[in-house]
Amino acid sequence: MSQRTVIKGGTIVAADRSYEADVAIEDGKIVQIGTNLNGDKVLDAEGCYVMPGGIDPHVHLEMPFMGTHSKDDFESGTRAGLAGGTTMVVDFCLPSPGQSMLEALEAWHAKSKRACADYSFHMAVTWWSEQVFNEMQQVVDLGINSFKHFMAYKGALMVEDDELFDSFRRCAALGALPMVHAENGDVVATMQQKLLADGIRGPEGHGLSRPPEVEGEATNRAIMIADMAGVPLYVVHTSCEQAHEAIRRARQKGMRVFGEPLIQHLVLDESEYRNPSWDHAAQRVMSPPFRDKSHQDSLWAGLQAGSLQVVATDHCAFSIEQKRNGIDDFTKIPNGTGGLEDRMPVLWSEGVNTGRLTPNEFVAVTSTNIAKILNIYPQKGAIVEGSDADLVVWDPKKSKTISPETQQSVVEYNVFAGREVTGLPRYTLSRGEVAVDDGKICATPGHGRFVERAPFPEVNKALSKWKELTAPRQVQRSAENMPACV
Ligand SMILES: NC(=O)NCCC(=O)O
Ligand SMILES: [Zn+2]
Repeated sequence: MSQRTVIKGGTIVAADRSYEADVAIEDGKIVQIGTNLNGDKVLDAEGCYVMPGGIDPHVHLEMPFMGTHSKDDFESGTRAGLAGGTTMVVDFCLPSPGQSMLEALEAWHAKSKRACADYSFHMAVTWWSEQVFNEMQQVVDLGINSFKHFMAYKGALMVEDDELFDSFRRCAALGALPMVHAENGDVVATMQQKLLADGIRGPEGHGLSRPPEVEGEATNRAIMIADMAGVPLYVVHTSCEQAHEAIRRARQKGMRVFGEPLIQHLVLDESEYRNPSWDHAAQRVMSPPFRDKSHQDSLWAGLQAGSLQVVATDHCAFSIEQKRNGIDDFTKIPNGTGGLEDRMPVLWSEGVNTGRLTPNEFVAVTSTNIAKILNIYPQKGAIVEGSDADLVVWDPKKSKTISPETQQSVVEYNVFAGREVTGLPRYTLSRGEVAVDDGKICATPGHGRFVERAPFPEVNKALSKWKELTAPRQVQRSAENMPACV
């Protein structure tokens, strides 16, 4: 007989509404929602919100990058996520240029075996050939329906425009979603060299080499290329008004474009790079860099208006020692920051507690929207009978001060350190298993499972239909409307 767990006395907060009900769970699934439910095990949700667990669609765990590997692996990364109410992560499988996607996928499956929470992968297109074209079909058959393209990191992961167009058209045919890291890598590379030649070698050079225009241009370009390819587009880590404006305009014209701000860009700004401590500034080096406050206002407005749909972290944590690889040259500081444990509490504190977001909008941007975009709704991102019991019992009164001393990430610092947050998990459940119990982490390494994602979500189907209907056609002319042969 399977055990029945009941979450009792809470208010269910979904993306569309809030209501009081208990939730019963058996075999990792939600089996009943109602009042006065009973079970073998009762979790008290009095005074709490019961929400779909967070989904972070942008993490880099144990990522090979800039001559090293990011420090958090699938075990510590997913544990950090659970501690903050995130019950699923999506990592990026990165074939090195020239490498088979299938070989890279095997390596990613091998390193995710000790994940404490469910996970999935996006596949990166880091080079282009007939082999890549063919393997994309196999990757889709293996449960991956999204392909990431780096328009930055020249000489490493960056792909050219013709490769983007070919890959986007392939995504259209396969019913997959192309994603872009939108920064103009050529301009960044030139600006980096100029700054170094001018004697700017510290972390402040990082922000200066990647101004918002670099991101706005690449975002516009990717949107136009996706439109010509007839495919939706997902823009990762949208950090500035220029990129947001491009997404907003495209959506207003009916294009299927999604934008993903990071929690870091919503609350941290570029003054961090002018901190007198080299370590402090270097620990905040990530791409795109933190922006000035006017960009933060734009991103918050985008979440409120619906022109931006998802809040992620791009969790890619490097140790102090790794960051010091760039001690005399900012271009060698490994790009990336952590955030998995902090995304939900910081967004709740700065979003819901300030009145910028409703609790339902919070659920939409941390879980439900991305579940729909990635075609795993309502298995994930929903509280309905039959959904996976990936849930967070959220105590809106629980507070803490963020500190690297108490975090799950293995790095020694935290870009949000010292920030007071109010709104934290009382319980986090991963497919019914209690992984966080009032601050105590009891997650099980290896409990996490790979989540397969089918191709052709509705938005791809609709767009293909529209493109087919409006495709250029040859004009049929009768003989009398043709010129006589000469
Ligand atoms: N964002 C970042 O700085 N590091 C991770 C790799 C990427 O997503 O660009
Ligand atoms: Zn990126």
